[in-house]
Amino acid sequence: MPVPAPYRLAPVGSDRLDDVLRLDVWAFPTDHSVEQLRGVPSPLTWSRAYGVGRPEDGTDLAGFHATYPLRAYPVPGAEVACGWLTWVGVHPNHRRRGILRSMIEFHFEDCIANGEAISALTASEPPIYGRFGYGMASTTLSLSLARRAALRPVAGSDALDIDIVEWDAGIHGPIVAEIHQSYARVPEGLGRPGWATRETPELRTAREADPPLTRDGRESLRLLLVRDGDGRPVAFATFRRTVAWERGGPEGTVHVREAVALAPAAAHRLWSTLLDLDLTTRVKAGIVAVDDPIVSLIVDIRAATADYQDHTWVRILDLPRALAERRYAGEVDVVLEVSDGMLPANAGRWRVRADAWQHAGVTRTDAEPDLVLDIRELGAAHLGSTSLAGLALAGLVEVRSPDKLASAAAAWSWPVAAAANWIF
Ligand SMILES: CC(=O)SCCNC(=O)CCNC(=O)[C@H](O)C(C)(C)COP(=O)(O)OP(=O)(O)OC[C@H]1O[C@@H](n2cnc3c(N)ncnc32)[C@H](O)[C@@H]1OP(=O)(O)O
Repeated sequence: MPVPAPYRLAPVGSDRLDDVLRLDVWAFPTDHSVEQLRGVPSPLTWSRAYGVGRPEDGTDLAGFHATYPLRAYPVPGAEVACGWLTWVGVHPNHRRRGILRSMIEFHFEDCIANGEAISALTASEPPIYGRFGYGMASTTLSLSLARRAALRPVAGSDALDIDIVEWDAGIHGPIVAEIHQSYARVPEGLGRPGWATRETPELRTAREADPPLTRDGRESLRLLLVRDGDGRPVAFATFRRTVAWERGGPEGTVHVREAVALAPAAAHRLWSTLLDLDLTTRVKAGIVAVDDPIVSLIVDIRAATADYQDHTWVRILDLPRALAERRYAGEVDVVLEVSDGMLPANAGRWRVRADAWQHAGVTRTDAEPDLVLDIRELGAAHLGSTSLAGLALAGLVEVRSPDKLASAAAAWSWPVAAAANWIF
């Protein structure tokens, strides 16, 4: 669908930041003014930012979206180019006229032109993106733990040094960026699919800033660093504390923004420190991988409150390339029949053949299909955490050759759960 008349889609440069922010405060309600928001570093890559307007009647921006051009996005066994869709907004005066649909169609073309075989995003509302072929590819936990919750012991934890300081982007930014990036390849090089890092300079500057505006009344950002015997940083957590002085005593909460450890002892040291900060009664961590070490280290998992949510949605844009770019956790030889209502080049029958832990050969075929599914389900399975067998149980994958389901589901899976630990 082209952009509905009389609207037009055009690139938006950084000189139009105010227009973008004016639209933004309508699309995402906030009590911050455009003047205040102007002072917050923008994470956008402006060369991939686009607006929809009606130039002839002076409408500023009716719609906006941008793409982060990720070039090392982790998928099972590989790092690939991914066009990360972001900052999607349509002004309430212009909603439900097809502006989002036309922006998505443009985004797909733009990604393909930029060599990105997949697009991904985090959704403000989960029901929005499935219709465009995005599948829910990772879920993450939100954890609430009582102070001093017991952890199973890990050898070497006590020997590690800790340092708790106020966050200083100039000093700590590079240290944290290195740990965060290295974590995409643990454990033992297997890698965590979906672990998006702050690849662009704008994303990194925006992530490392701590403007008072974004603190929600909490203290400025704090950093906990764990160092090994040689002084090398091996884990970090960023957090903010709050405390309420109740009749029964102080009731404080540690709001963990990120907690990332490169080794088991470092994870133990990190979490046991967070779990015993003075004047606090609770530790809350909003985005944690479902197989994060903390989940296995807690002695009494029922004493923790765990809630899970969708995180990353993946859209396969160039099927043969996307399926060839990742690796497979088992030998597979399967014919898929794929439907794709928006990108017809993906539709039809594809033979996918791979040896265990290798890339796949992906070719068109006339052979009878073993599995029949929509591109949305293939996107959901792409990071290895949404099982093709689970989707078949839900009736979302039609199984024509029952003997092929097990090998396909095993091959598409990955030993480490897909996750990212931030929203961007
Ligand atoms: C990746 C990100 O940036 S997530 C952020 C998304 N942005 C927001 O949530 C901000 C607030 N919301 C908005 O700005 C707008 O309502 C948008 C962007 C969600 C939708 O924009 P619109 O231009 O109104 O959408 P458009 O008219 O193209 O609708 C396309 C389809 O999506 C559906 N749709 C749109 N918004 C929603 C929603 N919030 N929930 C469910 N369905 C929706 C429409 O009903 C339509 O369905 P159809 O194809 O079956 O007819």
